[in-house]
Amino acid sequence: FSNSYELLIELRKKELLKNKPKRWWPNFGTFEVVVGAILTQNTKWENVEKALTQWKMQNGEWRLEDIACCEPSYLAELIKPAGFYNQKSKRLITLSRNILRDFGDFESFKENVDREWLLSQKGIGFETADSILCYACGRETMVMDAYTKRLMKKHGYEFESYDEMKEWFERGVEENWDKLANFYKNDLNLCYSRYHGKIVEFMKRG
Ligand SMILES: Cn1cnc2c(N)nc[n+](C)c21
Repeated sequence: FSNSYELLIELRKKELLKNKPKRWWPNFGTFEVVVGAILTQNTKWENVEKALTQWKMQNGEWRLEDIACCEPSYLAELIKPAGFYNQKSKRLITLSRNILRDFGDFESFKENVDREWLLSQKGIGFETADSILCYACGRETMVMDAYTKRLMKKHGYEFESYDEMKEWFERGVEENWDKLANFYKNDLNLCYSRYHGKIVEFMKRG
């Protein structure tokens, strides 16, 4: 493939997202995605699901206001399966308090947060920031990760940086959007949400 449009066309033939949510990330558009994006750092997604479920069994849903005033050791205990649980507990509580301080509530955060604000939060790098922007906030931005890098390396592509690889993916889609728009109902977030999901599911197949 010579651009990311051609790579997407090849991945689409493999039915990688059969039985998956439409935008791939479970509970897309909710605060749970923000939590999952932090918890998935340095662990397998299967462990994240266990941690997310343990909180929900005790507390119903993941709510911003609950985490903002949560006892760190209580949260740490519930998210243990995700690993680095004391660090992740502290960071989730601090992040939640900063969201309330700077945006007032989760809906306003979804509308108004930007990548710069996210990157200024302790424990949030490019991949976590873009995961939150794409899958919690529904923005037209694509997530890059180790799976993406490995797939590209396998096909002879090496990039200087996270953002350079991101630009390659987004440019190929946008330059060919006329051929993709109908399929993705003119919804560029839907395209990017599914495209990243396909890459992860493809690389997990091995
Ligand atoms: C939502 N999500 C984030 N990272 C994931 C992964 N590695 N594997 C599967 N899923 C569904 C994931």
